[in-house]
Amino acid sequence: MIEQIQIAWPCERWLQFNVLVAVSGGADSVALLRALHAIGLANAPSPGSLVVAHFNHGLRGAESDGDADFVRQLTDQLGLKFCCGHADPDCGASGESELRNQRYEFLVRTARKTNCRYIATAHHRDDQVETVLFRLFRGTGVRGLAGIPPFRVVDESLTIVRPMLEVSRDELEQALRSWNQPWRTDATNQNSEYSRNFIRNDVFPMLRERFGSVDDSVVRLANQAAEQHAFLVDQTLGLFKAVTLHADSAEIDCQQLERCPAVLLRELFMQIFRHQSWPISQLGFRELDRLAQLVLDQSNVPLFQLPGAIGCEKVDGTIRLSQ
Ligand SMILES: Nc1ncnc2c1ncn2[C@@H]1O[C@H](COP(=O)(O)OP(=O)(O)OP(=O)(O)O)[C@@H](O)[C@H]1O
Repeated sequence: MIEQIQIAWPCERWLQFNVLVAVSGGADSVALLRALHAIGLANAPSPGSLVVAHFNHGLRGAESDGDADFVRQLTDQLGLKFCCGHADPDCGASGESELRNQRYEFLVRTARKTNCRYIATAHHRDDQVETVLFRLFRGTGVRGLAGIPPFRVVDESLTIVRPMLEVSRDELEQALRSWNQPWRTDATNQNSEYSRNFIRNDVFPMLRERFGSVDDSVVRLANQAAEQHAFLVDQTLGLFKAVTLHADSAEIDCQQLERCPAVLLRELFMQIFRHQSWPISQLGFRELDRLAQLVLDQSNVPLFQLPGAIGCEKVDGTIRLSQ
């Protein structure tokens, strides 16, 4: 049964722990749940168990409740524990990203409550390709081109894993059909007003028709970008000797960095912002390059504001960033 889905995560590792499976009721997450459940059974007895988590966004009225019921029933059928969360109704209007934050907060909270060491989500190969293209069109750098990482460490006791990143949507749906396993369809996925749907429904079919396996090329690009970005991050570690970090400010001694290429300096500033938990959503190439040029430029620069209300000035060869 499971041979049809290549789960790219060493099961010996996660089967020792409880895993929270994030299930929306759509084809991708139902396939993930069925595949993980089958692997669990095949490897029984195993000390870890699966817990199913569903977050009811409440955006589509009875349809949303139908999704929750569907996931609950499937979970019962598999004999697993079910946890359901609900979006804060006051936040419905604040948009997709707020709801996504609420969903991730619910997943993390539930994982801790149920002693899960991993949260598994059903991001797959088509999500990866769509994400990379979406970022490309919107504007991105090497880090963004790397797409969805196979795992994200939340802290030492919790990691989010995406074991199906190499599996295509077609393969998932084929597997579900061969198991006679139904899934829920979200009618809003057909609405190309949303940029992600536009890429999926309108752009992709055209690209595939014209260029054939664009998916392979995009995935290869994403993998290379991930590798190169990891290398860049690694290279910046040594540059932190020129940086003094305080609670809400950072000082950068430019003399120690004057031979650094701009590509490393931009990454260094990005790392400083991340380390300080300063806002990075509007910190684009232009701002990072401006900072890199400040290092290379000899003159003093009076105080100016960066996005996220971070002040920046350069005095006597030292750049000072402060919140
Ligand atoms: N309502 C939900 N309840 C539980 N898990 C969900 C829900 N919606 C999505 N997920 C999980 O999150 C994964 C990604 O879903 P989706 O692609 O819709 O996310 P997104 O909103 O684009 O955000 P992101 O990709 O950043 O997680 C799904 O494969 C599934 O595992």
